[in-house]
Amino acid sequence: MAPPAAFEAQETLPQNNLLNSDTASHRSKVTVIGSGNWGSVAAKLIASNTLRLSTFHDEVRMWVYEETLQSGEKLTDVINQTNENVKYLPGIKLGKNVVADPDLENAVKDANMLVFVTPHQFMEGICIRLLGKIRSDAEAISLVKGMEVKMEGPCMISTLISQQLGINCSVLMGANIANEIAVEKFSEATVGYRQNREVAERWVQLFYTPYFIVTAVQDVEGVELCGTLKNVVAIAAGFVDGLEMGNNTKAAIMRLGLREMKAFSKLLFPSVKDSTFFESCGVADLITTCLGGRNRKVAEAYAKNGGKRSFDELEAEMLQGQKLQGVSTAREVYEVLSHRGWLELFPLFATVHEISSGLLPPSAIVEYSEKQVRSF
Ligand SMILES: NC(=O)c1ccc[n+]([C@@H]2O[C@H](COP(=O)([O-])OP(=O)(O)OC[C@H]3O[C@@H](n4cnc5c(N)ncnc54)[C@H](O)[C@@H]3O)[C@@H](O)[C@H]2O)c1
Ligand SMILES: O=P(O)(O)OC[C@H](O)CO
Repeated sequence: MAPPAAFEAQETLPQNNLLNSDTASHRSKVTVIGSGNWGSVAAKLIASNTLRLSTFHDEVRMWVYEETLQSGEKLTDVINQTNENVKYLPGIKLGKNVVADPDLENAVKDANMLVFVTPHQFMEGICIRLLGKIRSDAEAISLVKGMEVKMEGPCMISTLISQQLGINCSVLMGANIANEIAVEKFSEATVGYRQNREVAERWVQLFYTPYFIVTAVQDVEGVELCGTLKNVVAIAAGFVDGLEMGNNTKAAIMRLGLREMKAFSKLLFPSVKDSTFFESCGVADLITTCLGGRNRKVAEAYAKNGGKRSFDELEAEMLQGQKLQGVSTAREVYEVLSHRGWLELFPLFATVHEISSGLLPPSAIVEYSEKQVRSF
């Protein structure tokens, strides 16, 4: 199916072979580091392209954080036998050229294109394990929505990867609920790249399919902060749903959230472009997450329970091993706000953390929304 013309973004890139190499030894080798819900869908997208394009090796390695299933079998073995990630993406064939590998070092050793896609809280440990184990000519891309907060201040995951591993790292974010892309429903995504347009083109080529349209913008921090911060707004949207406050209130929360996302991003990185917020990674991801994401869903349950059941408990019960990013991101953002004296500038972000950590009841989102909407 050809992409609908109306959806073709200005910067959409062609799908011709850009690597100018037809020898097997020069073909790019791809490893996906992570195999959760989105990690598995990313592997499926990539595997369809590595089979089709001669610039890539057919095989896609997928590092699996090994676990034993209720049946007693290892997840990796089951993925390799059935070609399905039965725990995180049941019912979807990944492509026969996806090889699950529980050995991180072995999974990355030959790859020159590394796709990072794990929950953000595991990334620092993974980078430490990868030190000295990857190819020196490797390029990375992060699909991870989140950040770390260090003594020196906030550190985006792409920066963590670049600094710890000494490699360039682009990002890919967007309105991308994995289960919808898994069944090939149309969606868009944004690659954020630093300097080298050719590198961005190579990533676009790797991910682009007729149902997954990828656009590249030169704004790594802007793209990554959009993907990271929208998860905090999604928690607020879930509270609004749990309290049955209605669609208008939720829309108001999304508008105020977008404004805080933009202000926070620009305070941290003045180079962030306004236009990035209008790409798939910006307003579109905010909308889809606040309507249909896991952060929204679990936050709704938290508010319905009056904050009496913890996020950890609800996450374990409702997501069966999948991980929320919004609650820990709200905490990380709060640390930055407190440290820099910015709490009053970002009342939505601050309120989300105060509710999700139990300092305030979920109903505090009502007071917050009314006060904010009236003050503008
Ligand atoms: N699922 C989506 O719809 C979606 C879409 C876009 C972006 N993302 C982002 O992609 C990233 C990865 O999310 P996901 O949906 O693929 O994962 P997930 O939440 O579905 O699964 C959790 C993953 O973490 C792994 N894990 C558990 N403990 C671990 C440990 N100690 N070390 C390393 N890994 C461990 C599990 O094996 C599993 O693969 C997140 O930042 C998320 O925000 C997700
Ligand atoms: O399900 P969520 O809330 O983790 O959101 C998934 C994606 O980030 C949506 O683009």
